[in-house]
Amino acid sequence: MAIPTSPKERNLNAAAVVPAAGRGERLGPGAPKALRELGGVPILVHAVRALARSRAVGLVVVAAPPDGVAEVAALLADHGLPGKDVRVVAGGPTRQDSVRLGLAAVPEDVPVVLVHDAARPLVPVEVVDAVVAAVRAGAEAVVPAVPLADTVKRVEPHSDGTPEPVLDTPERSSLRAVQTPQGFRREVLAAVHQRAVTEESAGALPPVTDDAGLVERFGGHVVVVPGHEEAFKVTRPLDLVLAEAVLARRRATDGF
Ligand SMILES: Nc1ccn([C@@H]2O[C@H](COP(=O)(O)OP(=O)(O)OP(=O)(O)O)[C@@H](O)[C@H]2O)c(=O)n1
Ligand SMILES: C[C@](O)(CO)[C@H](O)COP(=O)(O)O
Repeated sequence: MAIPTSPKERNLNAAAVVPAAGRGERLGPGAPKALRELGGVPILVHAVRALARSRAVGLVVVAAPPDGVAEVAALLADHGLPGKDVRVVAGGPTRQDSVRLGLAAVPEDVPVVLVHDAARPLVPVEVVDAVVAAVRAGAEAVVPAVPLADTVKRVEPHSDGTPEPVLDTPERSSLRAVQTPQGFRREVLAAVHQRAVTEESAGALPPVTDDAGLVERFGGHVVVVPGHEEAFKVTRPLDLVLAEAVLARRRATDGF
């Protein structure tokens, strides 16, 4: 489905920005993480297909490693996503930069923008649709999240390997592990990224680790919808083992 041109139809559409320009240092040596394979298919292709399963998503903009734009564009063309508009731009030195650069390639009249890590290749379409639905229902920023299985302690970080003193134990029932896609009203996402550029260049602000964090920082309102355990991020080698197992089960039961 290409993006419809009538404003009424177009209102139904969301675009997705996929930051995919990271190295994947924590996964160990090898190709950039988004290009490593899962079940014989690059992780990035899984992530883009996962978004494309949503009827709401008409455009996907991938922020690729700056020296890999042509390679990523060819890869996505080879794996064909019929009916979807897929564009590739150069990402930046941080995830936040990559998202901002991807967002710049989204037409201004697309009202809903998702940001989805290439590193979350197995997100179920139900999560994508729930995030889009919450933005359409009026939220300015939406994150999918799951409850924590572990107790979490706040510590005084040590980088020298000595034991780290515990500061406190946040009440677990009010904590959530946040996933992607995160969904935004386009103008809200664009405004917070623009403001971050201005204020970070003034040197005052530490980086955030997700886009909703920027909305929070600048006084916006973020809501949570249920995430899914299969939307986990492929970060360390064990995550790849789990992802291969989930994919094998899906291929055996669902045929994809
Ligand atoms: N400069 C960057 C850094 C990260 N990302 C993307 O942001 C997502 C989440 O980041 P993460 O899992 O931390 O990926 P990496 O930065 O690649 O991992 P690492 O920190 O282990 O190097 C990934 O899809 C990654 O490709 C990006 O687009 N541009
Ligand atoms: C955006 C994110 O996936 C939400 O959990 C996460 O913050 C990315 O963190 P990373 O350290 O860049 O992987």
